[in-house]
Amino acid sequence: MKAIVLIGMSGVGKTVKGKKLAKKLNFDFVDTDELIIEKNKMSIEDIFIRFGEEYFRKEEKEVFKRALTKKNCVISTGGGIILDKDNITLMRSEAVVFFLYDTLDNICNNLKNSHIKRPLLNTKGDLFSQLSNMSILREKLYINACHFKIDLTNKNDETIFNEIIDNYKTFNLLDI
Ligand SMILES: Nc1ncnc2c1ncn2[C@@H]1O[C@H](COP(=O)(O)OP(=O)(O)O)[C@@H](O)[C@H]1O
Ligand SMILES: O=C(O)C1=C[C@@H](OP(=O)(O)O)[C@@H](O)[C@H](O)C1
Ligand SMILES: [Mg+2]
Repeated sequence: MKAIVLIGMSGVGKTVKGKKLAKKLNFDFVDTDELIIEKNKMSIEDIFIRFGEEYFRKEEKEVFKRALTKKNCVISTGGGIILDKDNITLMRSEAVVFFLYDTLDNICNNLKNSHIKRPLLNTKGDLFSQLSNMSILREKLYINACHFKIDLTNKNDETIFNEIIDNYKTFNLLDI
């Protein structure tokens, strides 16, 4: 079966939830950030500092393309995956794409509890306005790239996963 791709804002829960979803489906799990870290033997933060965002985006595009050749797999992406048009075309043709949506308040709380450093977000600054600016630029891209938007607000993981799996099954039956 086609891969499941999770997209959405940084901090919405793509990595954590993707891992759990893969386990539930008995699918493989990959995360584009983790693939980049493995390939470069360096943290995302260090890659941004040493080589810059442009290099990171090139690496992201390459590992994502490779990941999309896999079947029966959940692929969690970095929040900026949709900044590249080719990535969007490819995910839509090769996989079933789920946009994980949550309120900016909930995303802020997630990020405050996360120990992972995100170079494009300064958790010591006004996180809400940084996220708000980012989501203004990205929201339409997530909407256009996805096959299904999943609203995470006030739902537990079990409910969220069932919603994803139901839509995934329908997609595979109809191949829409
Ligand atoms: N299902 C979950 N269980 C526990 N914590 C979660 C869950 N989903 C999100 N979180 C919280 O949100 C933070 C960000 O999640 P993460 O998966 O890293 O987001 P993303 O990959 O979208 O940037 C995590 O560090 C964790 O604190
Ligand atoms: O939003 C972004 O542009 C980014 C999100 C990060 O991944 P998460 O979405 O997992 O935080 C990571 O890829 C990098 O820091 C850039
Ligand atoms: Mg992540």
